[in-house]
Amino acid sequence: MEDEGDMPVKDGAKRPLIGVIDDGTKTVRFVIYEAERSEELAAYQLDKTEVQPQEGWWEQDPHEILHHIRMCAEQAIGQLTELGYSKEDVVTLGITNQRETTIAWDKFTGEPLHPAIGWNDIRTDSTVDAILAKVPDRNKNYLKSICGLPISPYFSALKMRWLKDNVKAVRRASREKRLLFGTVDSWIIWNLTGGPQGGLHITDVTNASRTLLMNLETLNWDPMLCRLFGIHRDTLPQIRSSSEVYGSVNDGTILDGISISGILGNQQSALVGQNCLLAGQAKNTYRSGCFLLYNTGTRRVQSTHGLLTTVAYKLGPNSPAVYALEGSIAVAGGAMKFLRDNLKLIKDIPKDTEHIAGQVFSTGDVYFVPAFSGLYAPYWRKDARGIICGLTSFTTKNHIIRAALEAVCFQTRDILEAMHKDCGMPLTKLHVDGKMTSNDLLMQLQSDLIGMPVLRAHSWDMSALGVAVVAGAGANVWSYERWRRHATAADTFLPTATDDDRDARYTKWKMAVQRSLGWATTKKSITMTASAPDLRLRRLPAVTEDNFEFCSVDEGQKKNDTSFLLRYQPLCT
Ligand SMILES: Nc1ncnc2c1ncn2[C@@H]1O[C@H](COP(=O)(O)OP(=O)(O)O)[C@@H](O)[C@H]1O
Ligand SMILES: O=P(O)(O)OC[C@H](O)CO
Repeated sequence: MEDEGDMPVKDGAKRPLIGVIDDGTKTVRFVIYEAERSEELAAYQLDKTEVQPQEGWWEQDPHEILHHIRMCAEQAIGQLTELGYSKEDVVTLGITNQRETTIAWDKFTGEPLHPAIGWNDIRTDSTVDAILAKVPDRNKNYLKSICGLPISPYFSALKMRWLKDNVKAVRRASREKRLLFGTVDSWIIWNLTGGPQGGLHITDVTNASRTLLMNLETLNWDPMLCRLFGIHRDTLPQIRSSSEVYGSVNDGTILDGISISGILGNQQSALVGQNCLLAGQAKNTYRSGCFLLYNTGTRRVQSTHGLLTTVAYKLGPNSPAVYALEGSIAVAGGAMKFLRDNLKLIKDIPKDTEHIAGQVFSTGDVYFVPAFSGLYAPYWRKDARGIICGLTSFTTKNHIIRAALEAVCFQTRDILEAMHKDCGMPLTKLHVDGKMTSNDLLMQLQSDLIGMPVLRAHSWDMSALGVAVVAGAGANVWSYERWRRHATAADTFLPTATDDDRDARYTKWKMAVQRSLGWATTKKSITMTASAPDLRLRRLPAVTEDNFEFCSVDEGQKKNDTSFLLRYQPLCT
């Protein structure tokens, strides 16, 4: 199909370029595409500093995000000159970002009032409990019919509520009407378009649909939800479509003057980049987490099996919203980092995970449930914690590494099973992307464990490509039809396991998941909070439940509370 206004470009003439800001959990990238040929011309990326001030807390520096964007843009644009292009050839920008991560800032000074609270941060556990206490039967799915999401620490409204409850500067800014909230796209755009000097406080429907505050039908902030979470409408950004010219960069840096015409949450962006624009198409992106999105067209499918209903995209102010069912997995690539950084089992993630895990033919019946901060879809259990089970004297690190790879595949199967139940129609193939997909062993295991072909994209970064297309269309320099001619999978992995084998292993995985549930109680671990001098214990020969005694305990702690007692090492001085 030939699209209207599809201007042929004469040979030798320069073609318009599209810049993409891709802010991920771990990295910031700037990518430049040549629209006509869907070609990635230049790219640069920088790692972010991860800050974990307490167990389960994940923070990012909002200033670092802006700094990295500008540095990456300079480097990528620098590469253009070697290719005979210049900055002026970059005609528009798209922004794709980690979703849910939340920032509060001062609209007059532009200063963040707290570090960004990451999507995977679970500090809001007790905030969740306080909100659940306000809804009938403490039902975590009570709001799903309005916003498509369960009440979980994952989503932005809980992080906003926590900031208001716990950070004085946020409360003061709120009282003095200086407070602005936003997901990372809002923070970036506000700063790029002028900050305190007239910066645009906007977001798109896909990011807004991850806050717990947007009504999926009206595509606007829902008054009842804002009231429930105590978030004032004036502190929230205006919700726009994913593809339109919002404004231009006005920050005196390298990107100055370029228009911004596309915004998509990074998982929705990968759905577009994978050309899953028809109802019934799905993709899975393997990054720090793993996110499977199933396009349901203009229908909002209500999941009864633990999936989210989310906005997939809205390709212009007058286009209808397209929705998706999403299965979100909190830890995928993150488990590989855990093996490298915490357990020191590997050094080089891509090389070692494939090579070392490939030295054994199976996990030796070892199962690894990486529920480091609870389990997301389809379980939504914040009380789950990671386990490695089935260890024997035969187990080696090879089995554990392989079990970590298989965990990604089993979690994907959990999502596919739920999608099948919700939609009635099983998927027959799975499009995949994300850095982890360069791992051939992982791809083969994935195909074996779900029993369907796995189609790997020609480039791992479909998130950047997706928003490039959307921004190009928004600025009228690219069209979906033209781009589709280039959208093909690079290779396909076919299942080699039998149905019996696949199902037996999946049954065992479900047993492992059961064992991970309920591990974290809501009770605070005082090993984390009490300081040592508060606890003077009598010298004892050995600690048992029978002979352990406190000399001094915090008020409210019962002497016979053995769960408390057993967390302590006695001070045998
Ligand atoms: N070839 C590979 N095999 C296994 N894991 C990988 C491979 N390449 C990257 N990973 C893991 O995938 C994740 C990649 O995430 P990345 O896309 O860089 O980050 P982000 O989550 O910020 O988007 C990292 O956590 C890394 O551990
Ligand atoms: O940056 P990623 O790839 O870890 O993506 C994070 C997701 O958007 C969280 O919902």
